[in-house]
Amino acid sequence: MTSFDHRKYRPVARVPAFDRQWPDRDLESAPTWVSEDLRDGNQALLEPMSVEQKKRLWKQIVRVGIEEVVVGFPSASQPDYDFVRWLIEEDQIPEGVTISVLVPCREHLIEKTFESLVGISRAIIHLYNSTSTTQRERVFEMDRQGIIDIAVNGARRVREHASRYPQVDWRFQYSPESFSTTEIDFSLAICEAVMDVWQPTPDSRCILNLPNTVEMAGPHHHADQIEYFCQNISRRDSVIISVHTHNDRGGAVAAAELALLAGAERVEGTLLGNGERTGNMDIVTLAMNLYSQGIDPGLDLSRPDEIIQVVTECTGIPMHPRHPWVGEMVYTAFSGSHQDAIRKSLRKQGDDEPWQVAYLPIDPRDIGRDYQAVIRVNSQSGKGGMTFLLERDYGISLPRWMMLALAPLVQQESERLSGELSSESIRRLLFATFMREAPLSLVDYRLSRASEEGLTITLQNDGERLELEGKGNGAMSAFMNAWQQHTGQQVGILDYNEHSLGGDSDADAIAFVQLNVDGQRVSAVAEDSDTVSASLKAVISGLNLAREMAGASDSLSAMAE
Ligand SMILES: CC(=O)SCCNC(=O)CCNC(=O)[C@H](O)C(C)(C)COP(=O)(O)OP(=O)(O)OC[C@H]1O[C@@H](n2cnc3c(N)ncnc32)[C@H](O)[C@@H]1OP(=O)(O)O
Ligand SMILES: CC(C)C(=O)C(=O)O
Repeated sequence: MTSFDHRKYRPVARVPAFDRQWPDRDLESAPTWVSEDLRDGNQALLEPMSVEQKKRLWKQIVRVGIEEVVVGFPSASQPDYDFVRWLIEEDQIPEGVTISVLVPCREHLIEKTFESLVGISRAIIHLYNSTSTTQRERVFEMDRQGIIDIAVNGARRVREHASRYPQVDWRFQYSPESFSTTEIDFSLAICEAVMDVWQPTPDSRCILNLPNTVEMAGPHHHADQIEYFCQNISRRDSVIISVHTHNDRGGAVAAAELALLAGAERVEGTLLGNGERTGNMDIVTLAMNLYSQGIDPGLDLSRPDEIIQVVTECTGIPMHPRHPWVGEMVYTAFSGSHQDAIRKSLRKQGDDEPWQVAYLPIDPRDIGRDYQAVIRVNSQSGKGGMTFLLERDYGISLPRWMMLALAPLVQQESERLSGELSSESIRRLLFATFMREAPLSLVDYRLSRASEEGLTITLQNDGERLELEGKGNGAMSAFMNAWQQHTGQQVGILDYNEHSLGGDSDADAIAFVQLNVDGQRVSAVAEDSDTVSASLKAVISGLNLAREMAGASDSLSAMAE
């Protein structure tokens, strides 16, 4: 075989044919969430967490509302042991939260684990041993019975130790580690053997946790394993079925989600998915998946930035900016057609109706993100993006013809800069291109109203003061009238928009005008303290721009001659 040769691998065996129900089901409620951050997450770190870091992350996990927290492997390391002691001695476990500790089926480790828990009022003892064919044959070098004996002996030791502390509300959990690569009949057999020892009842259920220790097959395959197990395990009403998926194929969340359809009631994972190799199942992602389907996840994820800060600081692992639901860039659109669709749908979105905004699967404000980040402009953006930014940050509502005139300039500028344009630079570009305050400028004006609007306007033109008078059905047409009488220039208004500006703008009004000046089409803009002044200044801008354009073409002709 060559080094990259698929023939080296075999597909994972499927469960026998059975009455599969999960594909027709829908999720209706959240599972019991179990945080593995302080155990599976911790054991995957280059530098496992200190007690102080564990304390910080613990507080965050509890703040989010997770009620079952695996706090460590107290028989394995002193920090884990010390952390468990801190929780108990400092009375840090809130009512409604239960801690869990992991322990292999080894007598001295079980003993140490119980020692770490002295003084606790309730806890889950999580016992595991590995069951897959590879583990049996290559690691433990045992047959099936040998592996069952390990589990049964461990289960007995756990029961015996627990019976020494009858005042404690113990719950027992068993994981046939590597369940997903174990023959399903053997998984059932070993779990039955453990239950024979623990004798769970509907009032005192045990937890059977079925780990996808290494994700070797698709999520549908895992769902089949879970449903088959649920249908064939005895004492079903005395058992809580739990799943613990890893992300080797990138499917940890999908596998957990389908497992819930298949009958699992409890899900182990970590906040943001840190864990062995490619990680554990990401609780934030699965919970947000439910949330976005209208299901209460039972967790408070309204402040993900706080979770991100604590998790990344405690683990030393940064989060990808496109991390599902909570990444820094996941509610940002650069591409023009997305921006256009977002802008249009946001405008129509009412406060009391179901969310229907294109390209935004949830309202970013639900998780403390505002619309500031939703639309950003680069060379992939169209007119929608720049329009959104000008509206959002300056209250400037561009008329369509001005959008069409400005968009190519914005695109050229972002290509020139090879990067993003801020709303401030887009606004600067708008005024730099479409506003000219010289050589013609407005000094003063007076309007009088009779049957027609009468305008007396004082202008400065190339240092010369002009006093003009005109009449029209509005200030602008009166100005056109005055200007044409004075200059003989043919000026017509092709389009016109003005509106008042709110917010932080220095001006109170903005006007856009499209003129025909001696057959030349000119677009212009101006701002001022009121709409009449803004409109007159916009026309003056247009006249200046027309003069500039005529000057440029004269010098081109002169050069050609
Ligand atoms: C999928 C998972 O994440 S499972 C959790 C894994 N997590 C960890 O291992 C982190 C913490 N572990 C540790 O710090 C160490 O492994 C310790 C302290 C618990 C034990 O260390 P050591 O005693 O040196 O043993 P080591 O870790 O090498 O374990 C291997 C031995 O335990 C046996 N073993 C491993 N797992 C189990 C188990 N679940 N039940 C019973 N025996 C087990 C192995 O067969 C092997 O036995 P051998 O020594 O007779 O060959
Ligand atoms: C101990 C078990 C639950 C585990 O961590 C795994 O199988 O990944």
